Amino acid sequence: MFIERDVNSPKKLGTIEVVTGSMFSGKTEELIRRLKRAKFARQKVEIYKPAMETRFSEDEVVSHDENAIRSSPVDNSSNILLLSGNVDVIGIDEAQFFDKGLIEVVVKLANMGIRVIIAGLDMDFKGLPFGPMPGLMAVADHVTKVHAICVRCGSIAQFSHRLSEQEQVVLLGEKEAYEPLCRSCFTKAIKSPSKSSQKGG
Ligand SMILES: Nc1ncnc2c1ncn2[C@@H]1O[C@H](COP(=O)(O)OP(=O)(O)O)[C@@H](O)[C@H]1O
Ligand SMILES: Cc1cn([C@H]2C[C@H](O)[C@@H](COP(=O)(O)O)O2)c(=O)[nH]c1=O
Ligand SMILES: [Zn+2]
Repeated sequence: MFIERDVNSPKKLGTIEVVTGSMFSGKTEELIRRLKRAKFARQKVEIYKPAMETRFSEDEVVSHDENAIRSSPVDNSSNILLLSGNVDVIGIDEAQFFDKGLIEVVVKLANMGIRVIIAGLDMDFKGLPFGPMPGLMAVADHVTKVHAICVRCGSIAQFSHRLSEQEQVVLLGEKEAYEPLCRSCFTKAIKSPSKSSQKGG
């Protein structure tokens, strides 16, 4: 579990924290947990998510277990910099959907003394690095990789397997569209001609 530094320390040090992993791995829950603790510490917290991510709510970050926290939708990474005056902590969810400018933005924010906590998918449905996530992990002070449970064999899952034949990288969806799989089940699934879920395989 991630433990914060002393928030009452006289030095206001900015940091970059990345929480990453597959779908259903608990990224959003961990982001919400850290942000709620910062609020308990009476810190000024702002949360952003990409405007195109409206699966559950337009103005909230919501986990698969319906844990929620208020957030502002933004169109691109430079808006985060413009909107973030006088805050202690910034949370960013679904960071994989932002432009690569997000890397420079979070470095600037951390250098201004802000704690930046980012959650996002490390890999797309093909198992390839997703958007700005590799760069964000490179500049981060702390990276936490969380795992789901493979729905086919019960092992630790790090892949988000797409259940349809659609090839575009960005395709919003939930359990009807993706399943978390371990390496062994993911490798079998992408080789198999049928893309539908084959439990126990
Ligand atoms: N196969 C699975 N493995 C782990 N958690 C799952 C799975 N399917 C559903 N969940 C639920 O998803 C929750 C995590 O949701 P969330 O934090 O929104 O994940 P993420 O943001 O990584 O997609 C878990 O606490 C659990 O209740
Ligand atoms: C793998 C993958 C996922 N997506 C979409 C599907 C969901 O809408 C989000 C991920 O949400 P979560 O909070 O991590 O569960 O991303 C996508 O567009 N493309 C992909 O390759
Ligand atoms: Zn498996």
